Amino acid sequence: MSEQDSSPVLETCDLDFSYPDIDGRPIPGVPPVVQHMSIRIPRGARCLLLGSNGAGKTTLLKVLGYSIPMQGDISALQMIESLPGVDPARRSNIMHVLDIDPEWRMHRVSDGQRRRVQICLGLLKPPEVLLLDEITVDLDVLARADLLEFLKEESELRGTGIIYATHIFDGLERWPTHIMFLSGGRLKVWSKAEDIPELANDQLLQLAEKWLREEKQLRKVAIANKEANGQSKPSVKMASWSNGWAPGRMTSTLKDSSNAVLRM
Ligand SMILES: Nc1ncnc2c1ncn2[C@@H]1O[C@H](COP(=O)(O)OP(=O)(O)OP(=O)(O)O)[C@@H](O)[C@H]1O
Repeated sequence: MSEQDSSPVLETCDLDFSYPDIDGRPIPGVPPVVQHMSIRIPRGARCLLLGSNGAGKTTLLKVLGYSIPMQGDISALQMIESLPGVDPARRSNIMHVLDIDPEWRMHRVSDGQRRRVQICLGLLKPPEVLLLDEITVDLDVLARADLLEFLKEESELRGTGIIYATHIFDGLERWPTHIMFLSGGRLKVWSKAEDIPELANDQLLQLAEKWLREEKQLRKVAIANKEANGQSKPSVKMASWSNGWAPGRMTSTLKDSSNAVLRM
């Protein structure tokens, strides 16, 4: 099936997003964090989402939508079984892939163990689209390799569309079908993996580094031009994290006072 024939599993058209200030409105003078985002994720696509710190990857994935808060003194198994309508064979396969101990107490697990249970919950019902934000960051190499293989099978067998944002490129060259590069909240590159020669040459890391250096250079030039034109930086003083979400986290930080206010 060609990309044109297949209906997308996810599509946005000229999407903008700004974080709200304490009054619930976008902060005046601050451009949207996600800008003019038009994407079309085909069935079965595995899209690697690249971009510098602050480029907007987490925000984009949040806007496209997912979160799995979890807390309290319950076991991994209770947590996992609390999701109704799951095929038991699939559940035990995913628990096996992620090597989850059913007895883990969720308030006493390590970051990596918590991450495994979170990933498991997200995969229990075969999703049409998976939005994954640095999910392998706490995983050991074996868990990461097994998970990436499982995700590949999901996309190939079930047509699940995947967007995966990461800064960890080890062994990822042959994994994606598409590459997305985000810069300043905008999509700068959207390409099939087969059209990117660096992937065939195992040079994903070098490619990402090149794009990031070019972006940094452009940013420097833009700032220099602004200063030369006598334009000062927008003065943003205190901005409240009114929605309680921190980048890279899957749970709200609202109760965490150290994250409640961000000084910019
Ligand atoms: N809850 C929030 N409220 C206000 N601004 C936010 C919030 N979360 C992120 N931002 C801002 O949005 C921009 C994009 O952040 P985002 O976390 O989406 O980037 P990212 O590409 O995921 O970065 P990283 O690679 O560091 O995880 C940054 O300028 C950041 O300061």
